[in-house]
Amino acid sequence: MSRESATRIALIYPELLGTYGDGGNAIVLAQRLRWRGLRAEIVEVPAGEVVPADCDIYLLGGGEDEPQVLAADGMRRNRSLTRAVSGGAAVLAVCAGYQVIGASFPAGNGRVHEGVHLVDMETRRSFDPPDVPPPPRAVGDIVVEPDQRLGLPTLYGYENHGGRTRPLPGSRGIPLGTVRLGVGDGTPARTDGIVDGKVIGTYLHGPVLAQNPALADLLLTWVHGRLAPLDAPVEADMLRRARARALAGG
Ligand SMILES: NC(=O)CC[C@H](N)C(=O)O
Repeated sequence: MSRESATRIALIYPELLGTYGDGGNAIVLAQRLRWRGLRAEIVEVPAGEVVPADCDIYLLGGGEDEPQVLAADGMRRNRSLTRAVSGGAAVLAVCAGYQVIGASFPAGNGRVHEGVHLVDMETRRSFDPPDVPPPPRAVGDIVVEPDQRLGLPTLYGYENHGGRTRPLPGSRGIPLGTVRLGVGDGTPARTDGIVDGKVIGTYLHGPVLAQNPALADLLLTWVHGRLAPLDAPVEADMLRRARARALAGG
């Protein structure tokens, strides 16, 4: 990407994948570039339109079971997201978006629906035997300790999902982190999310990039190379500390 051209941030199908406010992730990425004197453009991709293949970062948010089926079908119809990722674009997919970029996920009618196959993950209501009652919906605060290789501080957010997500055998990528509070993927490994190349999937709403600016900067460096550090407003630091204390019960 040339330094002069604007970084293009695609917000995919906000009508279908916009229930939980994750569209804010686009605003955070754009603003963190602009604060550094760099140009950014948010490209909203309405449902039913072809996903452009020439964006730098693609964002998918949370949504309800039926809309996420439509979103998966739309993205599978034209393979531009897959092509963009092969060409070096980054992806942040949250909750329904995380489920959709995997191999398969539960549709609203109890059936299993095919995903976009960007990451080797599968989602079900439960991975327990059929005679075990399905687990309750995961709703509430979530705290994740990121994999050390990512060099990120503790991640904060909230979750609201019925799906449980696990890697396929022999899958690529690493978990985004280990769940300290909340459910995340909801598997015995107590992980949340996936990082595979420049693709991140996670159950964290927030918007996650507003609550965790270091994660925003990780995505931006993937497409931009080194970036000048930004001084966070003091209020942002104070809020993060207050949140950490509250969630630690202290
Ligand atoms: N918050 C969400 O995106 C929900 C995802 C999905 N519909 C579920 O309930 O598991």
